Amino acid sequence: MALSRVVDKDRGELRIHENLEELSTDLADYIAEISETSVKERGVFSVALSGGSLIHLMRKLCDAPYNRTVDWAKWHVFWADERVVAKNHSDSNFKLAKDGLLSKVPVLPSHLHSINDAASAEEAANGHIAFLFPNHPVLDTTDEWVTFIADSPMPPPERITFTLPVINSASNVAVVVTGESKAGPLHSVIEGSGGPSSCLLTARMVQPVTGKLVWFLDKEAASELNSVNPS
Ligand SMILES: O=C(O)[C@H](O)[C@@H](O)[C@H](O)[C@H](O)COP(=O)(O)O
Repeated sequence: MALSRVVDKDRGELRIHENLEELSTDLADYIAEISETSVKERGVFSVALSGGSLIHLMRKLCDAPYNRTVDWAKWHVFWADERVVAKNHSDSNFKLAKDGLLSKVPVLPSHLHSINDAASAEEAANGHIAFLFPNHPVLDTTDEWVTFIADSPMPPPERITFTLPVINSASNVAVVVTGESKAGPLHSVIEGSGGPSSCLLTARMVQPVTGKLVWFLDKEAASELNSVNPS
């Protein structure tokens, strides 16, 4: 349960948590709930994961009650971003999710829509989403679901990513941001003026057309937000 909830008219719902433990519980509840709604409405739940700390923060889904209550056989898993490496490579976001979550719950192997690691980045992007780096031409891609880049500013250089229109077409977008080092950038993304330097903040471009945007924050990441820390 979040410490506080704020709804920002432009940026969606902000859920601020006392610590990572509480954030993980709220995140698991949220995912279980949207999974249930989606299965009821569409018969399937399609979810796109990123890498980084997200998978560890989703770990409670492997435990009771979610391991029994979530309809895992109806899940279809995609990657919003992936590094172009072998699926058993330590840099692979697929491996991260498989080891930390997907091997511990009964998701069907045929429902894991990972990249073809035998193909080039360009070929692999044709089958497969979010490495949206500032000022990169990939941000202008509007006619493809998935694209690739070969010049990531962070290693490894070759990555595959969902495009902005695909992300913004989702029914639900959850952004998970934790830790003090993210406080400044998060303040700019949520409360920045939208001036010339705002094009460096690609997270500001995540604006679901009709879907719901929820930010899962710990209090360290939220420490510079005026809306939740009034002076
Ligand atoms: O493959 C990657 O490089 C990751 O997917 C990356 O995009 C990650 O999601 C962010 O760097 C946030 O990572 P943290 O949650 O660890 O801050």
